[in-house]
Amino acid sequence: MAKSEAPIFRQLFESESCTYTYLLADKITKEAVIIDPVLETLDRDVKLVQELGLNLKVAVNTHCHADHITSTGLMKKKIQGLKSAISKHSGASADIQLSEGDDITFGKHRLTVRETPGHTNGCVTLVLGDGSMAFTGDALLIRGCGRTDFQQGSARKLYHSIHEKVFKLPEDCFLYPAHDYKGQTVTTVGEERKYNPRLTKSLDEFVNIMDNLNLPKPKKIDIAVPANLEPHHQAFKWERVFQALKMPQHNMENSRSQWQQGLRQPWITRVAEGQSPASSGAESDTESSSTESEKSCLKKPEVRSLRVLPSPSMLQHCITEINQQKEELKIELQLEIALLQGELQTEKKQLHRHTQKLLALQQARERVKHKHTDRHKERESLEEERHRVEKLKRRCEEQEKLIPSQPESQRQQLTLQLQQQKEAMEAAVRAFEDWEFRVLEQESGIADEDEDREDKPKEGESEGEMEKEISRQQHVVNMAQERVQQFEKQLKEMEKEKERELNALRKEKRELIHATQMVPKEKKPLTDWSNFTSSVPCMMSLSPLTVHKPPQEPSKEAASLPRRRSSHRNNRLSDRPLSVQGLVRTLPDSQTTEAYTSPISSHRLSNGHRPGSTNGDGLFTPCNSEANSRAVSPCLLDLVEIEKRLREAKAERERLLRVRAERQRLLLEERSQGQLNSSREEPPEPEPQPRSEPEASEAIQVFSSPSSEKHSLPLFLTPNFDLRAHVESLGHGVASCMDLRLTPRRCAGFLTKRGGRVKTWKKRWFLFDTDHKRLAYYTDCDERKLKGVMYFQAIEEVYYDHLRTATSSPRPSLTFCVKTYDRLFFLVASNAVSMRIWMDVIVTATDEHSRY
Ligand SMILES: N[C@@H](CCC(=O)N[C@@H](CSS)C(=O)NCC(=O)O)C(=O)O
Repeated sequence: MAKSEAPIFRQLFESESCTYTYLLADKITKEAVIIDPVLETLDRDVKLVQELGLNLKVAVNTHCHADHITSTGLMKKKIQGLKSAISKHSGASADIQLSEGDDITFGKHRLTVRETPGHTNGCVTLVLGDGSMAFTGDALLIRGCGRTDFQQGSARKLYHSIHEKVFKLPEDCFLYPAHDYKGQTVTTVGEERKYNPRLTKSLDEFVNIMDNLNLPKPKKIDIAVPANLEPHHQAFKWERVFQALKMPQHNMENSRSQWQQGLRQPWITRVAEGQSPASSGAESDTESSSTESEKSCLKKPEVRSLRVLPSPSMLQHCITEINQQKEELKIELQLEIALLQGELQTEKKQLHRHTQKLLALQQARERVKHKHTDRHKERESLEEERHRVEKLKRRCEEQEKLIPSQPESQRQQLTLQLQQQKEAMEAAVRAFEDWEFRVLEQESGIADEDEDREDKPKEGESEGEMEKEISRQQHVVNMAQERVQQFEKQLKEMEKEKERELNALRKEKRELIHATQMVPKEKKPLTDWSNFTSSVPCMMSLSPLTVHKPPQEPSKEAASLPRRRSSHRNNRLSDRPLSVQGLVRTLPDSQTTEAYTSPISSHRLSNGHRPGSTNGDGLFTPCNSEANSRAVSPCLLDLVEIEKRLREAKAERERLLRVRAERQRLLLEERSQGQLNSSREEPPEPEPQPRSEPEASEAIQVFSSPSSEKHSLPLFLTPNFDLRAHVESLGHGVASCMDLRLTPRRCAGFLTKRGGRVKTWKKRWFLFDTDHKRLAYYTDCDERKLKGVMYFQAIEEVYYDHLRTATSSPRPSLTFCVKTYDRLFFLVASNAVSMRIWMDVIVTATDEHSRY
């Protein structure tokens, strides 16, 4: 490319992590792209963009970094219209998810994506359109390469990536890495092909080198990876991250919508279209509400929740997943611990400040006291001196009066003496006046000094007021002390929780290893695994809920969760447009419906407790259903594919549920319209016919079945439903319950909720809203900051936590559970009356009431 045609190019360096950030821009249009920007140098980079007058379009990360936090999330808040981009294989959220062959265009230039996994799964190399330069991220470093010992690293993959995707570029193509630890800045393909000490070796030698690097883990890995997975999450606790990293805070003010849009922009062109865009969603919830798909690093491998006959390879698969999950859990909890430590530090600093202020006030009080006594003493001495001077004056006067009456011979002598006495007296007077002046000056000077003191008693402030101020400050100090203690306690609990959860995973792993060892010993054919499954009933049936529970919990959960729902669901299999339909539609033609619907429906719809469910060809059976147990070679089942289909089915189910609710609403409206009409003695309207959209057909079939509808229609959908009247009719003393605001359409009040990922308890303002058909929760009663929602369609049941499954609940006796189809919420009311009301309110959103 001719010089004039080359883009603007800057190589920037962040010295703590030795990271290179690159800025490229079109000289004419000023459209620009930034590669791998770092949090620590955010201000510098934004300033440069501004100074160069660039229109920064895309901030791209070559992968999810482990050694530093990307600044893309915060940069988006500072530069309007900026979109973030990262490989779709990275697991991280971004506006644009990149795939092989995608082009990021800026002006007449473009960067083409080459997937170069190996350091991580989601590593890409970005090649400038004319092949003159490439940005290799951590795949290829100068005379080195990225390590492969974490984040799904694979030496083999890396070797192939570099040989096939980087070394095939032109010899003179400049290569710009994401790091250099020796002060080098650039290399070329030719140089690296010749001199790279690792990549000039054979594959096996390379793998051996990589396996023996023994590098220490990056220092910030525990904070960086979770932060980089969700770099623009509005609720990401940046302040706490800054505290943890001891960095100044950046301005966090901005709307939440930017990162959620996730729309493909015109300057990104995709080679293979049809990919889903980046993460999007109407409402996000860091506490992972049922509306948010769990894409965090704590995502539970769904395959583990399948009730399948375990084969050794599947057990091995589970063990691998447990290992991975353990790592991820550790990272997440360590991050939370680091953040808590940051908060604790801040609180301690606050406490220190408040204590200092209290001390200053107390010292001021002492000073005032001392000053009063000193001044008093000095005044006394001054008065004594005044008396002495006056005495001298009087003596002189008396002497002067006496002289004329003295004999002539003595008068001269006496006059001389008087003269001397007068001089002494005058000197004493002057000295006294000076002293008095000094004292007065000093007093006024003290007053001036006091004026400047923050802690001085205010004008006219009495000692009593000062005492009050001190006791107020003492109270502030006590409160701060309490907060510090609370944080310390929370931190301890978090440490314990981490231990507990890791122990649970360890135990699970031990059991799986034990189970794996049992197989060859017993020499049982796979078809006989029914005995094994019944002896270890929970091993392959770990629901996402059980995974993160302390060891004793799975059994509790098993006792409480499927309870009513399992049988209930059986009855309702036909009345919900559930995943089966969605799944079948997406199956390849070659796979039979039966083979797929059985296992997945038994997992999804009946939580594995579906007695007597047919297993089709016996691919999967519930582990407690001995009679139905059949094994099949796991090679028939591509678990990853099943996971993918489950996710698709889940999305489909959500969509259909929404369609169903909308239909039900329309139906009801039409019904009430019909009733109105019939009351006017008009002929009854015919039952509304389903619309013709194909995607809604299942939903229509379901809810138009008169019998199922009659029994399963949630109460809030009944015509003229009055929530308050309903609750009152159940005998609750609504009027005397001051914790709730209950109207005919809404119920609102504070509840304490357990977090989804990190199990901390937080007070939230809950709003049960029949108009919007959702139970939403906000940070506060001003309902401005939405934290999450449970759509009514998703709510399955509400029950008291009588088994005390919510460990560490602040009030176990006031804890109840709301079960949505994919999550269990633990909520704590402030008193028993409001808890009962809340439960009765929420249950109106479900079809549960029909069973009571
Ligand atoms: N000391 C640094 C981390 C250094 C490190 O591990 N670098 C990575 C790239 S960043 S994850 C790497 O792949 N190095 C390869 C090598 O051969 O050095 C820190 O603590 O952050």
